[in-house]
Amino acid sequence: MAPLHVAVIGCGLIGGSLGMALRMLPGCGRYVVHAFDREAGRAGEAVQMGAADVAAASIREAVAGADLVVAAVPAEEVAGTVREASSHAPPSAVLTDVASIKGPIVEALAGKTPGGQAFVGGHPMAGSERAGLVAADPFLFQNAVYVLTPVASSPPAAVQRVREMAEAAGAQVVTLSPEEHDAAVAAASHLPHVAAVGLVLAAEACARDGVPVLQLAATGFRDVTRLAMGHEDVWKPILMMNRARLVEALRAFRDALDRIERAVATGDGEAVQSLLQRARALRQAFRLPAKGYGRPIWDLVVRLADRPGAIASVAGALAEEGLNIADIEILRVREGEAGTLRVGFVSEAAMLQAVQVLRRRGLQAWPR
Ligand SMILES: NC(=O)c1ccc[n+]([C@@H]2O[C@H](COP(=O)([O-])OP(=O)(O)OC[C@H]3O[C@@H](n4cnc5c(N)ncnc54)[C@H](O)[C@@H]3O)[C@@H](O)[C@H]2O)c1
Ligand SMILES: O=C(O)C(=O)C[C@]1(C(=O)O)C=C[C@@H](O)C=C1
Repeated sequence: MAPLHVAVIGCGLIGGSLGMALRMLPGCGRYVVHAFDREAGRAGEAVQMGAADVAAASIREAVAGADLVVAAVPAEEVAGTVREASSHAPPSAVLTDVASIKGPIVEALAGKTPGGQAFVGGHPMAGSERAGLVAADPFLFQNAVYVLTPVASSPPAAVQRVREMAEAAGAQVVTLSPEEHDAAVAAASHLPHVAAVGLVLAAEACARDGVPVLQLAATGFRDVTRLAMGHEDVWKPILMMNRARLVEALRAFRDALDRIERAVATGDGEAVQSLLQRARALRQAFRLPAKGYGRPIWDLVVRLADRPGAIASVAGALAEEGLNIADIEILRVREGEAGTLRVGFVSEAAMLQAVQVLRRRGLQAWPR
């Protein structure tokens, strides 16, 4: 099969991860990645780190022979970057992006590129609070949902070319209209980001009043505020470009907080209980994918001795039974004594079988 030339503009977390995936994952030998970044030397670093085959000195150079152009730049830079790429790319190229907001970008570009090429909006639902090439990971998109937002005028062959790239990177493609996408990410991604920022600012205000917040901030605070470490250069344009939808989502959040506040302030224990119960049941019913997974994962936990080879013995026992580990995490370690490992499987049956396998080996294991 003839190689496909992909120009990745913007060699940060997402552009770098995509370049690595297309070059490194099995079955991806088809893609030749040409990289450009506006920071001098960054495209060269991308080549050194395995995220690109060729470093280009300009957008013009990067897209000269491109079959596919991916704008992996902050959302407010996408339209300008795509227009510049379009005016230098071959007429047969397909242009796409990875930005976290779609409506304004698709409206500006679909059917309106200067070179007449198709633009198909894209957004991988995978990322990190870390920015830059240093945080890039070839497995970032593995099993992640990758939204494409074609419009009526999008040629099916162009959509297919972007779909194949996303699937080659390991993702599962979901097609939505730009409006559906923006409404969904307002609640599922942009609001959680803003909520994390709000929690950190609230903790700072309490700390200023003399409350020893950070001394007691443990895994709970860490887990719900991780997103607040995301970079403002990436997040400011996302929030600004999805303003109306975000304001709606914030209103719903504020209503929920008001209900909780009223119940707490009036000492209405029954109302507090019912709100907590409802949220717990809803959250459990969501069965969200584990980080990096587009589908739910069934977890077990296993207690381990803190000694060399302890994890290998769990992995080995599972491998002998043909049980594939989909996700793994060390939850806690008491140095020199013991630790707890979380192991994820793609089906409940595999997880339950794994519990039995580990118990037969004398290990303490149970479904999580
Ligand atoms: N961070 C996430 O979790 C995440 C997840 C999915 C999608 N996205 C989207 O991916 C895009 C990139 O985000 P990121 O997290 O990779 O950011 P990043 O800061 O890690 O990387 C952005 C890169 O683009 C370069 N750049 C900026 N403007 C440029 C321009 N005009 N021309 C060429 N290069 C330029 C920067 O130098 C940087 O190397 C954004 O649109 C974002 O909304 C981010
Ligand atoms: O896991 C994270 O750190 C992310 O921020 C990833 C996340 C999200 O899940 O909301 C954030 C923004 C992107 O546009 C896509 C994915």
